[in-house]
Amino acid sequence: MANPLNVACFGEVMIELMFEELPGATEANIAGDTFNTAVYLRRVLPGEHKVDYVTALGEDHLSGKMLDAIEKHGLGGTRIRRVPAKLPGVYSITLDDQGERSFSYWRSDSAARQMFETNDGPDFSILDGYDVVYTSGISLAILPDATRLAFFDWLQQFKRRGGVFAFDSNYRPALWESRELAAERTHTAWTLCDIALPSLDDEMALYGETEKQVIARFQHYNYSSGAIKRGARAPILLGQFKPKEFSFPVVSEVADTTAAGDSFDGGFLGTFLSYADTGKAALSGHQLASAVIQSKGAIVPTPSDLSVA
Ligand SMILES: Nc1ncnc2c1ncn2[C@@H]1O[C@H](COP(=O)(O)OP(=O)(O)O)[C@@H](O)[C@H]1O
Ligand SMILES: O=C(O)C(=O)C[C@H](O)[C@H](O)COP(=O)(O)O
Repeated sequence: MANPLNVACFGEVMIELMFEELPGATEANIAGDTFNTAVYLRRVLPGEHKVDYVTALGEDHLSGKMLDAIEKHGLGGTRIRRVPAKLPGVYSITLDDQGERSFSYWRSDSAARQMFETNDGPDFSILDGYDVVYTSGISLAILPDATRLAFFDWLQQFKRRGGVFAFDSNYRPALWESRELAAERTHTAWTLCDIALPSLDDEMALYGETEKQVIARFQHYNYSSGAIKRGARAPILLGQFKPKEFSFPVVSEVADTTAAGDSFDGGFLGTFLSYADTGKAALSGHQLASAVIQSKGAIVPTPSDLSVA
């Protein structure tokens, strides 16, 4: 692989709302699955490597705040398209008694949906020149279906040129036309993927499979690395790795599981791209996710953010 690396994470960054009381105190943040992963990847990957966030934003005040956040987190934002007259999407988090999250969305006409659209059809040139491209099933879900298919064609050329594709299925039923189509498109992404970062729950829901069936299916794909995330239980390692005992401690006081999977992906990728060691990468992902679920919201502050505040 090239050194230093040029990594792109693409998808949708949104306004994240947490209602403590309604009416009453509301907290607004900037988050979104691939953005969260990019932020955590940036924290783990050594500084000589470049991490860009690729999306489309509007030209409004909130889009400007998002660009500021991208820069503040040390991410490159030069490939971000601006789409006049479109706005960023919004989602709210609802937590149950165990800290398990669910989402409501206002994003069906967001700027990010236009990320690759031109008058001449889908154009992926904003992804040219990267060594690693990371995205998710959420990012696929928000694209027109013709663009998803064109992306898979582009991906084959990218891989022929030596590009590495990392993927998390992050299944959100509300964003897809149907479960069948989500399953078909996600399957294509899994067959093109080099570093696979699925969550067990999402894969079970998407394919109607048991845990055993999901694990068996993932043994058939030909990954260089990856891990199946299983919440508090140890992840299942994928690809080639040295069999070694790792311990994955359980967090019992969970405040909010939002971005557990996203932060795991960021830690995993940052460590795997540095050391090419799947076990070490999974441990790094787990340590990061364990810290993230002990705070509310997707992006937890760094120790230096806390000292500034
Ligand atoms: N209670 C917990 N204790 C320790 N780690 C956890 C716990 N819940 C989640 N994690 C970590 O977060 C990762 C992602 O969680 P998971 O729920 O599987 O993903 P997702 O949020 O994508 O559904 C897990 O692989 C694990 O590393
Ligand atoms: O649904 C979306 O589009 C979002 O981006 C919302 C969340 O920030 C992430 O999806 C959290 O993902 P988990 O790591 O699975 O908790």
